[in-house]
Amino acid sequence: MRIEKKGNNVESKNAIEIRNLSKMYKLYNRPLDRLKDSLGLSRKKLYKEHYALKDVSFDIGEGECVGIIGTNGSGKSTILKIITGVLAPTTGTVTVNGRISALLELGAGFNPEYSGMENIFLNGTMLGFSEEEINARLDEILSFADIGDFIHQPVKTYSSGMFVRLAFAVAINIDPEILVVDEALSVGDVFFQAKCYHKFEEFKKQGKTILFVSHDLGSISKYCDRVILLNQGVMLDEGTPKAMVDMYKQLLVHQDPVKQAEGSETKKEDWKQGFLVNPNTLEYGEKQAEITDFVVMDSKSLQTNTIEKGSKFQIKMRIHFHESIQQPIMAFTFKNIQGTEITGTNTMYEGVNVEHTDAGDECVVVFEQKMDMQGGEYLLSFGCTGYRNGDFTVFHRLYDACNITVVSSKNTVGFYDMNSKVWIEE
Ligand SMILES: Nc1ncnc2c1ncn2[C@@H]1O[C@H](COP(=O)(O)OP(=O)(O)OP(=O)(O)O)[C@@H](O)[C@H]1O
Repeated sequence: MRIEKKGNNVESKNAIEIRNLSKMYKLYNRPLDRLKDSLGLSRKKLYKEHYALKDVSFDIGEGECVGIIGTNGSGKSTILKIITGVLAPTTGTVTVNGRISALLELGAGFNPEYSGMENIFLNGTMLGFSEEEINARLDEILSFADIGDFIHQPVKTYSSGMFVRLAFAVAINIDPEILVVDEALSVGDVFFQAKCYHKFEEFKKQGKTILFVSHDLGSISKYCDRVILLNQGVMLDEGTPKAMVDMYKQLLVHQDPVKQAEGSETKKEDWKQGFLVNPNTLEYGEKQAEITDFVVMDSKSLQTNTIEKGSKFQIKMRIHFHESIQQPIMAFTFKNIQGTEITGTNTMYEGVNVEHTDAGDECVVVFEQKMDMQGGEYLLSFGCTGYRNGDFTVFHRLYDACNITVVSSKNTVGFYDMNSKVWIEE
């Protein structure tokens, strides 16, 4: 994406200047209201104003690498889209000094019917390069994409990985002065990611300006000179990566709807109210034993949907037995958002046996463990099963009952962290 260079501003040391930027969306209750409003048929205000960004101002100096972090929906992508000209602001101004390359919607300008090679030229021309200029960069693009003879096939035949590699190779090799990246480095396989980060470091060394949005706090801490923290469209603060990442973690932990006193004892019936529960939980079972409540608590015994990697936390479930049951088994599992079961356990595996319950009994099962899953989003499910007249029976299962965000400043490869201790021996 090429943005108009604003004069040859030799004195300015800012690559990007953002002043009082706001983006407001009109939210209508009914499509008809939108139509009425656009035709000016109503004197009443038919919409609710929703600010994706509210009066945000900051500068990005030439050669700086700046990160933007914030909770989901805090306005990070909106800012990048306005800077790159994809979206118009409601009020405020953006000044960009330099050729910008945006790794936002990778491959958005690709024509699926054209071959990879034709798309390189199409894209390069759209970015304002002559055929000679594209030719001069061709080797670099082809070797970065590394998709072999597929380069001559129509891109509609590419796997999503190949598509992203080519799009990334084009975007990163057009010699941008300012690079705007939105999570794009988390695509592709791990070797390709490593190559992208290497390129990223090269850019930094060459003194190019980088604006970088990521949920990966490890990369933010590693690469950024400065970090901007957004929350619900408002710029909360800016500062060193460490200070901002710490503030962000606090923000995540305290975003729960109910304020709780530290160490306060959770009362019966209180749990689910202070905790974000999936309204579309899939439930089944014969309910001779029923999971009546559940909660996750962090290391300070506060109810939360956010756990810091490496910290201790508890999962609690309350079971009401409507019948006399022999040796019920209580369980939990974590799935990632692609639906793969990552881990889980139950009272039987852990050697905690409830021998016998009578109708009307109630118990609370507490699972305490350390969070070793990678930073990201997960879904937590609960179950109570056992044997009834000799048959295995599902008494009650709650699938995807709540989401858990794991916040991490360091991720390793794959699903979990082996907590390696690493040293170098001479
Ligand atoms: N077209 C739209 N209409 C209405 N609201 C929108 C639209 N696009 C974005 N929003 C809202 O604007 C806010 C900011 O969205 P944005 O995508 O910039 O957040 P984000 O910080 O990038 O989130 P994430 O981390 O989940 O990608 C959100 O509340 C979102 O719901």
